[in-house]
Amino acid sequence: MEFSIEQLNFEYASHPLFRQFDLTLGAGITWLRGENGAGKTTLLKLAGGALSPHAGRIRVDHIEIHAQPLAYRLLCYYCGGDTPQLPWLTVREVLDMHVALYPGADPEALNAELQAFHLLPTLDQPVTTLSLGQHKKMQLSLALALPVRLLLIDEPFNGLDADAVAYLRRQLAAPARLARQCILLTSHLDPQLPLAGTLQL
Ligand SMILES: Nc1ncnc2c1ncn2[C@@H]1O[C@H](COP(=O)(O)OP(=O)(O)OP(=O)(O)O)[C@@H](O)[C@H]1O
Repeated sequence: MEFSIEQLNFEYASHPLFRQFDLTLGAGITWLRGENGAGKTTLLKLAGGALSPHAGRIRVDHIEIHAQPLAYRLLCYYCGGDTPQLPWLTVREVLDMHVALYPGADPEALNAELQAFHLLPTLDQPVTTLSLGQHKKMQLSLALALPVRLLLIDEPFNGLDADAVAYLRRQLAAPARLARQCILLTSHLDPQLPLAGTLQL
């Protein structure tokens, strides 16, 4: 698989961040590095379709984000630390919605992640009642279970307990996953994962 960005321009109101920015990534994990404010989260949001570029092309294989926005979004999952977008739903309803949205999503695979992250007892809680770490684990369960080609993870280990960190490292480093997915993740500390490359902003 190939993820590519060509000639990306993006700026916030008074703050130019990307000018003619190019990037091509294949399968495996790329560690996105940079000081606070360098634009790492913004790049993940652009790659995940949560922000629109002012110019440029963003593609997963031959699906371009602007030309085929829905098809593109089904190829990727952005795992940020954001607060829930539909705060009136239960955890189960948020998860069911994602399984319904992503063709080929396997509820059993998701269930296995929820079990590993000890989230099964929380399924009927309002999603807003999850702790910070539990919310992160809910997003990571989806990240690990959904059949996407591009996985975008902002600070995967922030807020996780030690067992969850070890489990996540094992799952992300699984050779079958590394062969089929492009994983772009930010981390201020060395993620201690097998890396395909490092990208410094
Ligand atoms: N919604 C916004 N409106 C205006 N400026 C923003 C917005 N979001 C981010 N910025 C600015 O864009 C720059 C890049 O922010 P971004 O969150 O992408 O950085 P980052 O590299 O992820 O930082 P950190 O390591 O602190 O998480 C920062 O200067 C930030 O203040």
